[in-house]
Amino acid sequence: MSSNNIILGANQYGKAEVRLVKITRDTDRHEIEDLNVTSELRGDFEAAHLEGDNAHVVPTDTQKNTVYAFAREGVGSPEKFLLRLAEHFTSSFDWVDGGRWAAESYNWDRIQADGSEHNHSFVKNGTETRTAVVVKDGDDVQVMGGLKGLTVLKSTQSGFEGYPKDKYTTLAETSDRIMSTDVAARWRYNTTDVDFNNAYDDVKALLLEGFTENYSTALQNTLYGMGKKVLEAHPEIDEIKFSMPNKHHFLVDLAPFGLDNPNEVFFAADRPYGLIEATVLREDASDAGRAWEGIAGFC
Ligand SMILES: O=c1[nH]c(=O)c2[nH]c(=O)[nH]c2[nH]1
Repeated sequence: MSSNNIILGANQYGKAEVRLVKITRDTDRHEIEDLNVTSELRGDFEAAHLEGDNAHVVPTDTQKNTVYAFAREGVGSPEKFLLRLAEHFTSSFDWVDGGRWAAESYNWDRIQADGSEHNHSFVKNGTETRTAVVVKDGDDVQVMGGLKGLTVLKSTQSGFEGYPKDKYTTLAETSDRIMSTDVAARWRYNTTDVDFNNAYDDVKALLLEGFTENYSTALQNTLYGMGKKVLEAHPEIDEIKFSMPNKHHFLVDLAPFGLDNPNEVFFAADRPYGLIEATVLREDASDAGRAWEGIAGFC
């Protein structure tokens, strides 16, 4: 017999996608920080759901305002900004014992004008979006850095051979192909005592270097090499998750036109694409708790 005693399960709520642009204009050379912030609170919100009593419901509108108010003092790094929000909400309201705070941040480059970098005109940088998540559960705080949309391509030093063949296999083995992907990665810090902006820049550089290094036997092999490189250089990171499409480039048959094609002309297919996903971690990684809950698109 199933019970008709109905109870409230896990819940969280807040304001999603608070778009925030912070200009620091202490001097004529302005700085821009551009983020999309989500704040969600966890704690004792049973009365609101069961009884219609909003006494504990810190409005989502207030959460939004807090994001803007905190930005007045600067953002610094998305991770530190989210940690400030987490600390604020859990220390200001007794019944808020945790939550989840997430951000995307977008890069702007200074426009080059008259041979120098402009003071207050920027062009949106077309490369990756930085991501950050903070999850606080009582005293346990988890910080995840990350990026998505880091599009890379190597035009040689990649192949795919030695795979099993059955009656449905048509793919030809190759030792020279294009490899291209949009890197999405999230990494979990084992401490909050980090210069997150420096760490981000270095992890991104290591991911790019890792992509270039070695002959790639498969995107799987390249992914693992990229993750290993990050973990070996960053003791403050315990694990890194990847989701990477294998953006296929098919050699076009130019024979009908009387032309050869020595790996020069490709059809860049947009779909379907291979999808290669994995986590690379320390054998003795710290407990992730609820860190990865709500982070979609990784395994
Ligand atoms: O790097 C690759 N990994 C695969 O798993 C795979 N499968 C496939 O058809 N091509 C490739 N390439």
